[in-house]
Amino acid sequence: MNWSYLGTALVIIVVIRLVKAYISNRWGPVLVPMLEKVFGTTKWEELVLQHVKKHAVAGDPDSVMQTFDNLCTTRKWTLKTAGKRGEMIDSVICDTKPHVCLEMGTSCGYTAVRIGRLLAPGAQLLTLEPNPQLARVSEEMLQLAGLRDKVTVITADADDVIPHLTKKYDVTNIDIVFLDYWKDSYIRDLKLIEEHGLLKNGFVVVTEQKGDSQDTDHTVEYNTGAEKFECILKPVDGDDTSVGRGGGHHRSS
Ligand SMILES: C[S@@+](CC[C@H](N)C(=O)[O-])C[C@H]1O[C@@H](n2cnc3c(N)ncnc32)[C@H](O)[C@@H]1O
Repeated sequence: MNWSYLGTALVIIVVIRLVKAYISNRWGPVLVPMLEKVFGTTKWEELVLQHVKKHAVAGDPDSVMQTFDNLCTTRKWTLKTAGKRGEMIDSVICDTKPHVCLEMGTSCGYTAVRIGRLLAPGAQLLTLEPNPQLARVSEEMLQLAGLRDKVTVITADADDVIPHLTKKYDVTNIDIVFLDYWKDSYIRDLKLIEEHGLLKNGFVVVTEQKGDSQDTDHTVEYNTGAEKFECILKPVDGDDTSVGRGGGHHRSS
């Protein structure tokens, strides 16, 4: 056997692999969408999932979150629940030590992983997502993060599910409601939660997107519309995120 040929072949294989890994990590996020435009699309949620599956450490929620966040940063996709707002959500979960959380708006499951990783044994998060493709992706994301036993993805609109939370999901008291979907529905769905007696002494967390043109006065509407919630506004990145307590008196700071 000619050892110099074998050595050269091995070096070539290693170099090809390194170049491929470099291109896929460095340029993949830029090239893939361009190729999609030309040859047809892979949905963005599928890209996120495949990227996270490939690069995150299975069973490690922080690695899943970090990989997700890194991809969004590279692609310049907005992930409003990462960064300082994400830390604020973490602090609400850690301070409240919830037994039951309800998230409205799962998307690919970033916040579901974020909240799920902080839940104590026996605590649970129910997260609602009407888009079946996103719901499936978020389930896989949670599976990868090792959180399927703590987080249940429900494929439905919030207003369809809320009336059935007690009968179908055995929920009688929610400790934290996290609102991150279409703001026009917040007051309606919060009232529905109230009507069904599901938030006796719980917190409401709202991601504010005051930068969005039509939402400038949303916080005011939220405060006055749901008077029974104590509401504390926390400025995050020049935007406001609200944390409110059900059953208390309305307050703003
Ligand atoms: C801003 S994204 C959620 C992002 C997610 N919380 C995160 O940070 O990882 C909003 C999601 O709300 C979902 N949505 C829309 N209408 C809804 C409804 N009526 N009930 C629950 N979710 C809804 C959308 O399909 C979308 O995926």
